[in-house]
Amino acid sequence: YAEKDTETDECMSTYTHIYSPDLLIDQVAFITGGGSGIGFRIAEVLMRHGCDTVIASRNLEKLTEAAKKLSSTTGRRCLPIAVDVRQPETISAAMDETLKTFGRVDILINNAAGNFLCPATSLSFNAFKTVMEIDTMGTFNTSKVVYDKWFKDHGGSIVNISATLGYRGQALQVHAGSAKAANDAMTRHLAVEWGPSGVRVNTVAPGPISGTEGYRRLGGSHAESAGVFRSIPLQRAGNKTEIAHAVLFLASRAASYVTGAILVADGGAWLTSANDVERLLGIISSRSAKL
Ligand SMILES: CC/C=C\C/C=C\C/C=C\C/C=C\C/C=C\C/C=C\C=C\C(=O)SCCNC(=O)CCNC(=O)[C@H](O)C(C)(C)COP(=O)(O)OP(=O)(O)OC[C@H]1O[C@@H](n2cnc3c(N)ncnc32)[C@H](O)[C@@H]1OP(=O)(O)O
Ligand SMILES: NC(=O)C1=CN([C@@H]2O[C@H](COP(=O)(O)OP(=O)(O)OC[C@H]3O[C@@H](n4cnc5c(N)ncnc54)[C@H](OP(=O)(O)O)[C@@H]3O)[C@@H](O)[C@H]2O)C=CC1
Repeated sequence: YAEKDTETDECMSTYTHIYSPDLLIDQVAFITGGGSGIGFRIAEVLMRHGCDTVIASRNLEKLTEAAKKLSSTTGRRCLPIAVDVRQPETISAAMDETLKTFGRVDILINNAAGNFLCPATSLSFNAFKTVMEIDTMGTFNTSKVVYDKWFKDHGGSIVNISATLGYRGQALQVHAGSAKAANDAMTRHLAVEWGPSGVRVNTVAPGPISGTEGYRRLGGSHAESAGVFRSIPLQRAGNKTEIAHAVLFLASRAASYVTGAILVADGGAWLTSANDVERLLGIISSRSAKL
């Protein structure tokens, strides 16, 4: 799949199905941050397997453009809705609109996040709080609204998007690493608490994934040209489709007995690459005193 992906928010020109094209037929997925990057590709892959989607984030113009591309390529419905995951009332309104339009929701993908490189000493209290609010509170807010309004009585599948970048600890990433670690814990807690309602809660933890704003912000292309990714066992960054396929597995009935799991999809990166990350961060720091 590496060669078929795109570096921008476009659908793939050709696609070979991983599972039966009707794996998710007539199901509905609510995807936060679904208008760009990994979230866009998750929406595309779920739709190519028969699902209708809601893509939800702050920028309605971007979402509307993305929804048009997704629908025209896949032939499934895609509803763009403006939400800020930090504001539960916007999620609540979006869920009401989802249920009014589609009459159900089966899958929730908590993909929205915010990140940047910043040393802890320069990080303001508000900057740390902002990332915690988007990544961790945003994941809890959305999960709780979707559970209360639908999953509690009908069951469902939640997939959170984490990151293995923080699993060994990294400089310049205390805010995002802390937020994602809390989300990994949230996955296990909610899997236990909501399992009896027929709700599965799992996580996909990507390594560096090219072709996204997150990758650009964290110096992905500098890392590539500096050869940093050669220390990853699979010796490259991943692509968006590879993450979308891990999400598809966990979201679907293919994973019907899987809950509370964290599926690492990082080419083995976190097992081996700590020294090279330090080298990369040195490269980035020397390029700019202000990160
Ligand atoms: C597993 C891999 C292991 C090894 C691999 C080997 C090598 C890896 C090497 C390199 C990495 C390469 C690739 C990446 C790999 C992994 C990535 C891991 C995680 C990725 C996560 C993401 O990508 S998240 C998605 C990224 N996209 C976005 O962030 C878009 C959304 N972002 C935003 O909206 C903003 O940026 C925001 C998060 C700041 C929120 O905006 P807003 O609500 O408007 O907030 P503001 O008012 O603007 O700011 C709030 C406070 O934050 C301060 N701030 C803002 N920006 C910065 C900054 N750049 N630096 C420091 N501080 C900042 C701001 O000043 C405000 O604070 P005040 O105190 O001033 O009020
Ligand atoms: N790319 C990578 O290398 C890696 C990415 N990840 C994770 O993958 C996920 C997607 O990141 P990626 O595709 O790279 O980056 P993007 O910047 O493309 O995706 C982030 C999305 O989150 C949305 N978003 C941000 N803040 C909010 C908010 N307050 N409310 C609602 N939506 C919001 C943005 O849309 P809008 O601006 O319209 O609100 C955007 O669509 C994130 O969880 C990230 O942490 C993990 C590891 C590696």
